[in-house]
Amino acid sequence: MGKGKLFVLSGPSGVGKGTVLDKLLSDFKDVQYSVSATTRKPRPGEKDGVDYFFLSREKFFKMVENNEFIEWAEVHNNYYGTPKIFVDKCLAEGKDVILEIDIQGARQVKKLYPDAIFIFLVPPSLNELKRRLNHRGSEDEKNMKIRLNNAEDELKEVKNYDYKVVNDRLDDAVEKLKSIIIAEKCKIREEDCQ
Ligand SMILES: Nc1nc2c(ncn2[C@@H]2O[C@H](COP(=O)(O)OP(=O)(O)O)[C@@H](O)[C@H]2O)c(=O)[nH]1
Ligand SMILES: Nc1ncnc2c1ncn2[C@@H]1O[C@H](COP(=O)(O)OP(=O)(O)O)[C@@H](O)[C@H]1O
Repeated sequence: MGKGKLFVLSGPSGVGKGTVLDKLLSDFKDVQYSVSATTRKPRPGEKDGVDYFFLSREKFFKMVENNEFIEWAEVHNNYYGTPKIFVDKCLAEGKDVILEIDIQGARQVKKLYPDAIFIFLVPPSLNELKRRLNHRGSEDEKNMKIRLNNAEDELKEVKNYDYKVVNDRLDDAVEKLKSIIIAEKCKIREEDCQ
């Protein structure tokens, strides 16, 4: 049994990462989604252990101290981290894993897992990004500003990723993401060459 593949999805707030991933994961039951820990408060409808592990700052930093994260970062004034145990167990069992993390986290993952595949989701335009964030209605004015201000810098990071997917029509974006995963899984591995 080979090792599983690690996929990393990033993109600015409101681009549709969660929406695209929901669709992808309902079709690709074999890809495991890594639930992150965060100090952000849950939005209406978000469930602890499903969308995130919602932690106090104290608990979050206890995990940091105990070296329980693959990576962690401060994003939009909250802390987020990827628990190590789930990812490493899945990969060792030959299962593929997808992380939805920010650009700082992706940089850390690249150092630890150089074979990971990095995918960046971009909006068709900044105006459309603004419209989607507004439409989601999850953020107050202050948090909207923080997210939109960060978006321009985040978009510059696309150069450090392997793939760029424009989330214009949702179904197209999901198809592209699926195609990337399928193609990556068909790549010749070292073990095929013996
Ligand atoms: N570094 C890091 N970033 C994360 C993690 N989980 C989520 N994020 C990122 O944190 C940012 C904010 O996520 P969230 O609060 O759900 O807001 P949204 O992007 O507006 O839906 C996004 O860029 C996520 O990709 C994690 O475990 N590590
Ligand atoms: N391709 C798309 N076309 C139009 N609206 C979209 C598309 N993808 C996502 N959305 C909407 O944009 C908003 C933000 O999507 P979300 O998945 O929460 O983004 P993110 O996880 O990147 O912050 C949601 O209201 C979602 O329904």
